[in-house]
Amino acid sequence: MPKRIIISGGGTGGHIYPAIAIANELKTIDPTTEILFVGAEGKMEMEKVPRAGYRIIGLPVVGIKRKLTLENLAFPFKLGRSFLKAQQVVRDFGPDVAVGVGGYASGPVLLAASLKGIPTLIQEQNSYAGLTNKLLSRGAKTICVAYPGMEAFFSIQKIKLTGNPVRTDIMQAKGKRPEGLAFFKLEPGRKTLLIIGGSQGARTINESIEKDLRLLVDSGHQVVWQTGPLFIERARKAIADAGASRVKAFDFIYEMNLAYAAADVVVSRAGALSVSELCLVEKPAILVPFPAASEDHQTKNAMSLVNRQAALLVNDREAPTDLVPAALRLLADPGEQQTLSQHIRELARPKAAREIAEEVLKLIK
Ligand SMILES: CC(=O)N[C@H]1[C@@H](OP(=O)(O)OP(=O)(O)OC[C@H]2O[C@@H](n3ccc(=O)[nH]c3=O)[C@H](O)[C@@H]2O)O[C@H](CO)[C@@H](O)[C@@H]1O
Repeated sequence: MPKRIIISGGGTGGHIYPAIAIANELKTIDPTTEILFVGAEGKMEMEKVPRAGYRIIGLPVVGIKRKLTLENLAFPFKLGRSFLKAQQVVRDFGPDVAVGVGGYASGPVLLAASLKGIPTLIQEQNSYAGLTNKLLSRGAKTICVAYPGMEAFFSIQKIKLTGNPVRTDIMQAKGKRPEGLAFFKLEPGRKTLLIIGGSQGARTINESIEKDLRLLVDSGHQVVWQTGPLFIERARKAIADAGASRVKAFDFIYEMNLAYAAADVVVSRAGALSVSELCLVEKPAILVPFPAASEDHQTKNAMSLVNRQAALLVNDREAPTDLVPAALRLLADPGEQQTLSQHIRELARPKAAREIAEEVLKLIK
C-alpha cells in the first residue's frame, strides 16, 4: 500500500519551500508515496505548491491581527470552519502521518490528525517557535528543528536537530554559473550582484537599491534584483529612467538555483530559508534582517553567521546609506568574498531534507 502523507502550512516562502523540499525527498525515497498539501485560501502556497507539481486544498483560515479590527470578529468562525474542513480532509485522505511546517493551515490540520490518532511531525525553521507550533508540539511525536537550544520551546525528547530542508536544485547550484548567466541574459565578463528580499520582497532593500542605482550602473557590475510584487513597477521605471540595462528586476524568481549560481555576491533578508540556502550555495552575502520579524528573529538568524565571519550585516536602518556601498566594496574584494564563502559553507546542512523525510517515515506503523 502506498504511504499517504499530508503536509500543511504556508503563508510565506519560508514555510512553503521547506515543505516542498520534504515532499520531494519523500517522493525520491518512494515514488509511490501520495502527498496532499493543505494551505490557507488566498495565500502564496495555493499558487506555488501546484507549480511544484503537488495537489493542495485550501482552508478558510486567517491569522489574528494584533490590533483590534473588524476582521478579528470573523477569526473564530473561520477557524471553526477550517477545523471542520481539516477534519473532513483528514477523513477523506486518510494519511499515515501529518506534517506541519508552520503558518495558518498547520494548526487545524495537525489538531484534526492528532485527534484521530494519526502521528504528527513539526518542522520549525526559525531559532524561536511561534505560538501555533508551541501549541501543536504537545500532540506532535517529532519536532525537527534548525537551531540548537530549541528545548526552550519544545520537549527535549521530541527534538531532532536536522537543519532546514532545501530544494535539491538549489543544493546542486554549484558549477551552474554559465547556465545561470545565460538564463538571466547576463555577461560572463562582469560581476553579478543578486538582491533578494525574501519571498515577498523587502521595501528597505528596494528603496536603498533605487536610491543608489546610479552608483551600481557606474560600477559596471550587473544586477539581478528581486523586488516582490509591490515594488516591481517602481523598480522597472527607475531602471528605465536610469538607462540601467544591466539591472534586471523580477517580482519573484522561480529559478532561485540559477540566480544563486549566477551571483558573485548576494544581498538578502535573513529569513530562515534564505540563510540555509546561502550556506548551501556558499555565497558571500550581506544580510539585512527584517526588523519587524517576531522576536527580531531575523537578526538572530543573521548573527549566527556574522559571529562566525560567515556573512556581513547591514542594519535595516542604515541600509539606505550603507547597503550599496557595502555591496560594491565586497564585489571589489575577492579575498573577503573567499573568506565569507569558506566560513558560510561550514554551516550548511545538506542532509536536512533526507533526515526529516526519514523521521516522517519512522512514524508510519
Ligand atoms: C516577513 C516574514 O515574516 N518573514 C519570514 C518568512 O520569510 P520568507 O518567506 O521571506 O522566508 P525565507 O527567507 O525563510 O525563505 C524564502 C524562500 O523563498 C524563496 N524565494 C524567494 C524569493 C524569490 O524570488 N524566489 C524564491 O523562490 C527562497 O529561495 C526561499 O526558499 O519566513 C521565514 C521562515 O519561517 C522567517 O524566518 C521570516 O522571518
